[in-house]
Amino acid sequence: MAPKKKAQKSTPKPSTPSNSTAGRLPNWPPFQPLIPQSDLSLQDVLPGQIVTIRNLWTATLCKNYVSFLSSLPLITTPGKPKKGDAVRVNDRFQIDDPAFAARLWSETALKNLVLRSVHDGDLGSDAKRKELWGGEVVGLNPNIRIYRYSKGQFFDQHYDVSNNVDFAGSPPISTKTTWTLLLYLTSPATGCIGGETVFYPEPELRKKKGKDPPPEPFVAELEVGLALLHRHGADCMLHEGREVLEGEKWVIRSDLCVRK
Ligand SMILES: O=C(O)CCC(=O)C(=O)O
Ligand SMILES: [Fe+2]
Repeated sequence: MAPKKKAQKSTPKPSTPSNSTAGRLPNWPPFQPLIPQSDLSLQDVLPGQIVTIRNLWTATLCKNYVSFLSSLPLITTPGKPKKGDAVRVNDRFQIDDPAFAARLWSETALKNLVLRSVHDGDLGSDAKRKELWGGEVVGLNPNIRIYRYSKGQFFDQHYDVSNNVDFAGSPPISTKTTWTLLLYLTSPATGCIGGETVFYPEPELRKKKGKDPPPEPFVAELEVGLALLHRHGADCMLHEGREVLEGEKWVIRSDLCVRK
């Protein structure tokens, strides 16, 4: 029998460090199939607050991921939230996986769409882009959260806070999160009823004693493969994940990180 050493020597190095901690990190399936980036675009659905990308992931990829994610050790929320935390009733898997975050950023259309979000060629587009994203976007938060909501589960109204995140490397980069990323893997098309993410825009400052009715809530309907980004931190809108009425809602959550 050939010594093991020899076989290993000829094995090409993986292009990402994800194998270095094999066994601990999930063996995430490849992002296939995907729609060509040129067919995707970023929609400004609530300017400055919410943008979406439809079909960032295909229905097939979402379906495959739901079966893969079902094999992970999801943990049901402990009944009582910590003081100041929102009531979240769902099953969650959370992991720090810089390689997966980097793949989700670069191997999908996300990076290109976010970095080109303000048309190149526009005067001052760099500054506009920085204004929109809250700085120079470096990538996605390696802290990846997977949510599964079954019938009766929900995420009560809350604000998402900004966190400091260090990107390893030489030199390392200090960043902070500015926008939440939610990637929906299920929808009514897969039997998930309810579970919409609902945002409550703040009423305008009523300097002129306005009697306008409060702004309508913005309801983000679940859509398979849709990526939703919303501003968080100081300018976060109050929002919630409505109760799931039928089926299962699956979401992958991360955040945009900008250089500090
Ligand atoms: O699951 C949702 O629709 C919302 C999730 C959310 O608000 C969060 O992760 O902070
Ligand atoms: Fe949230």
